[in-house]
Amino acid sequence: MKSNVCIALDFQTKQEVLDFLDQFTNESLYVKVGMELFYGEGASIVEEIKKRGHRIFLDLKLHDIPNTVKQAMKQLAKLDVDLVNVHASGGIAMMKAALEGLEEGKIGAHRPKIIAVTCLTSLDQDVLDHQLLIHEPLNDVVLKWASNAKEAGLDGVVCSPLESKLIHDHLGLDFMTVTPGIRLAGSSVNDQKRVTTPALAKELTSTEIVVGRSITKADDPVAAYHQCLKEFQGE
Ligand SMILES: O=c1ccn([C@@H]2O[C@H](COP(=O)(O)O)[C@@H](O)[C@H]2O)c(=O)[nH]1
Repeated sequence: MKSNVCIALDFQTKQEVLDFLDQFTNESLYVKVGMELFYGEGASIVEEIKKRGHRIFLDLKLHDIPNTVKQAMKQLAKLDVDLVNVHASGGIAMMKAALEGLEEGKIGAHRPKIIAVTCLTSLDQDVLDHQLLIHEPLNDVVLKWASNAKEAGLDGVVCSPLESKLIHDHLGLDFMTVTPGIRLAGSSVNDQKRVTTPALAKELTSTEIVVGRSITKADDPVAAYHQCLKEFQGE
């Protein structure tokens, strides 16, 4: 069965990534390459990871005017990853442009899936109210931005597992909810605000979970990964 537990490879260097991946013998993983690793190592890190047979979510969260995002997505499409993303707060025109760029730049018939980040899982209602001056309930903001992403033709969103059911109830189960903000019981919450365990994320209908430090900083990352799989996929 394909893994729906995506490991966030938030490392600085290729060597750290390879040392981490080497612990997983004969396992095909689903991993996330984010800004830290991509900016440090460049696009070659994507090829390196693909060569080892792992699926990739390229988490660069594009956010700019529509034309810039379209042209950037056209470039990213050439990397032929499984999943890419933008910020939903860029608006519907920007998200449509991202999708167009991806279609134009795709390799052969395979278009990477594309999702939009709604409210970062490090935010809460207090930040919305007092720093961003968004005076709507956080759930309503997430649902509205998810609806915009669907209207733009995107495949789903990034949200907290806490909003996943709401989104699926309104937008359908086929619309992906990719959910970071995952912590194994006993792990530190760190800078995250809206978190659940993998088991609760499953109950709340997350399509895929993204797990970073609960796995990468664990004493035994392989055991931590298998605990996530067991809770989320029953394996
Ligand atoms: O709303 C968001 C969007 C993206 N992320 C990313 O997920 C991982 C989470 O890492 P943890 O160590 O499990 O907290 C990280 O790469 C973020 O950039 C997110 O957390 N929230």
